Amino acid sequence: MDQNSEPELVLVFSGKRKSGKDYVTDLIQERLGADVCSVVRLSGPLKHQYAQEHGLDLDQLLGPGPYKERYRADMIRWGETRRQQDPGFFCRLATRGARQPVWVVSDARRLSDLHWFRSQFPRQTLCVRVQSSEETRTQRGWSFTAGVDDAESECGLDSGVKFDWIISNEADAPSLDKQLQPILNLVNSARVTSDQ
Ligand SMILES: Nc1ncnc2c1ncn2[C@@H]1O[C@H](COP(=O)(O)OP(=O)(O)O)[C@@H](O)[C@H]1O
Ligand SMILES: C[C@@](O)(CCOP(=O)(O)OP(=O)(O)O)CC(=O)O
Repeated sequence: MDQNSEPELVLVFSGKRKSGKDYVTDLIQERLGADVCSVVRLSGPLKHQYAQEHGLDLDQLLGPGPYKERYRADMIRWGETRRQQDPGFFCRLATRGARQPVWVVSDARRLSDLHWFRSQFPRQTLCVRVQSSEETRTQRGWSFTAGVDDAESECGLDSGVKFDWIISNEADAPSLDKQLQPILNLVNSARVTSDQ
């Protein structure tokens, strides 16, 4: 993709925290290769700016550990004020450097996130939900936090969205490779078609 062209495919992922959005989207990138697939994290520019303003450790905020949980509620509030002025603010910043033909957006949370991608890339955008039970998420370190798990950041896409695929990220579900096969097949066939 050159600087002025659009992505061939935009896969927009959502799911509750600890459902495995990062894990699944990293796996897709591994399967497709980093030259073909860019993982776009909407929370990336948010955490970057927030860490700078608050003197925090950006690497830890970006990682899966408990550090980011200490700041999550405040980061949500901080991000909301930006989004109120401009709902596409973080979507635009997060996609700015993406040059690969396939974008995998790892963390859509709000209808405004989906609207932004669908309005910018109506032909290319598909939506994927990652699902895990509360029991599994608890094993991964989740516990219910009021003001976070009952807020738009976690619940904004619970209803009103028709997902193109739903991935069950559970130990007793079919393997992720098997569940991701239709998505990887679609990427590969879309890429072959666009080459012709
Ligand atoms: N299928 C899986 N197998 C092994 N570990 C997983 C799997 N899915 C998620 N995890 C682990 O669970 C934790 C939470 O996953 P993560 O992708 O960070 O979730 P989310 O981005 O949705 O909050 C991480 O430590 C991750 O490595
Ligand atoms: C302030 C946030 O952007 C923090 C998001 O952090 P992560 O995307 O790392 O969260 P999970 O992967 O679901 O655990 C949430 C928001 O409402 O924008």
